Amino acid sequence: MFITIDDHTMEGITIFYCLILSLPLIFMLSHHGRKKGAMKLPPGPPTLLFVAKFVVLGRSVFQIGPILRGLHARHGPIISIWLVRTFVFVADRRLAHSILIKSNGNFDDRPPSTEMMHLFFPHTISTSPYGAYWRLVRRNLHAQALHPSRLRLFAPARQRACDAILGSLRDDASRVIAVRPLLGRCLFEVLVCMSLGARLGQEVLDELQEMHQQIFHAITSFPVFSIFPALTKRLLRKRWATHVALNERRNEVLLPLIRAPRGGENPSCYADSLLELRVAEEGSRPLTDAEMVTLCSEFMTAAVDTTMSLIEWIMAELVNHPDVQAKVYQEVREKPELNEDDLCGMPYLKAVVLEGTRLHPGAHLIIPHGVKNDAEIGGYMVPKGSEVNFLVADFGLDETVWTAAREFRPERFLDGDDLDITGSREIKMAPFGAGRRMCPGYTLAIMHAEYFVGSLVREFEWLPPSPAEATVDMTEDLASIIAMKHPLRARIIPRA
Ligand code: HEM
Repeated sequence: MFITIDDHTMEGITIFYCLILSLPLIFMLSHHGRKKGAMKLPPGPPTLLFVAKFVVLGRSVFQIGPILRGLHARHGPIISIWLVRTFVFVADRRLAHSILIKSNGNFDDRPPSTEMMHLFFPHTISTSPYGAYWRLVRRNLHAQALHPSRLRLFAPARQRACDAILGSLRDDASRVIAVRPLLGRCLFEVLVCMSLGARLGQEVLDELQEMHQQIFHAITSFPVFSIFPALTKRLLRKRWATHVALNERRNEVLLPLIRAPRGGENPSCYADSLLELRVAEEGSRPLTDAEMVTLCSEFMTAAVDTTMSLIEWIMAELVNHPDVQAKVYQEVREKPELNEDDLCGMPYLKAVVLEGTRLHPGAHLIIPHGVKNDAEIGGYMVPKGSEVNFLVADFGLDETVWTAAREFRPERFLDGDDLDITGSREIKMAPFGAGRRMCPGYTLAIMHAEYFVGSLVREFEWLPPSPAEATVDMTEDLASIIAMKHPLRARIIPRA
């Protein structure tokens, strides 16, 4: 008789045995690591206790947020855990400001990538170490694809996508709808167009979207292949082979699209800028195929789910706060047709979007930062090579800065001083990070959120799904980015 073990169970067994096998090693190394305690590392729990808690309580790296909150409550705003290297966690916005803004680049590196990131995103902006290549590709994204003049050229693509959503919703008007799949598809189409220039056929778009969803899932699930990679890749060889095949297929599909002749009516796109880029420090070489594929892929992966989730949260808040929704409608109805130039004259809509980013940042932690040289943070020593993480989700909930911090009150962004979202003066919230590594796409994300939220409210009134479900369930799903656990369902009524 054969017993078949599914892949999920096999993963569980593999993690369990890898941890059992590594216990003596963790104990030995953590003991060695804590010896650096003479240098006064930030306080923290014993490594074994932390590992056990992490494995018992959650298997997604994103579920670490609640575990960390408990540890900060016990040990203070800066803690460290030793797991082969020192992991530092910062929960205080002032400390974060001194690290991210005032430390002159010492914390702007990235720690080594997980196996999965190394497979799918080896040459991207987000994974590159602080240095010449990172500067080059980041500056290119900023000055080319995300330059306001370039963004404007893609207004027709945005309008097409928006018309498509509104059209589908009109067909379903007065029924209960789920907006997430429509939003995901329309943002994906816009980002593909900005990235690759041309309008692609539905079949190619379907395949690209499916692949990007699978990649997103792979990089945000438990990093099992980072535990003894040589062993786990053998034990879970079918799973690893699936990832390798997915990566190869992505390269096969994307590369010809990047290299395809464009021109004519199509505005110059991100791929065009990558084809023209030269790495001066390496004899002015052009980018390799692998670099171009992963950079284009990063553009789509970084922008779609994060922005979609933000818009969905904001729409959910508007269903729960009809008074706020009415004020947004008041503002957007003034215009015969909403376009991007109108957005700068809509302070209330902007306030709604900012309040959405404050209450619903994409993740508990931003991407980890690496430390180039030994440094002191908050009176503790943080050794070179450590990984520093910031609990940004809590910065926007600090009651010393935000009155009734857990309530959705967009007015707070109308009354006070202008918020400096880059955090260069002071970090009050940091949904996009801060400093040199801050999200380069934040203006695009905010513009998309304003444009789509404004358009959705202009066309429809958004109501709870039924009298029995009078408010939307705002529970967070911690499986990857902080998305709504139960995707928004709402009843929509066309505006007269
Ligand atoms: C609501 C939407 C978004 C959120 C919440 C978000 C959030 C973030 C955060 C927290 C970081 C890490 C910052 C750090 O390490 O200090 C980041 C990095 C990054 N984001 Fe975004 N992002 C969003 C949209 C976008 C968009 C639209 C793009 C591009 C089109 C983008 C591209 C990137 C890139 C390339 C990085 C890496 C930056 C670096 O390492 O230098 N993001 N994002």
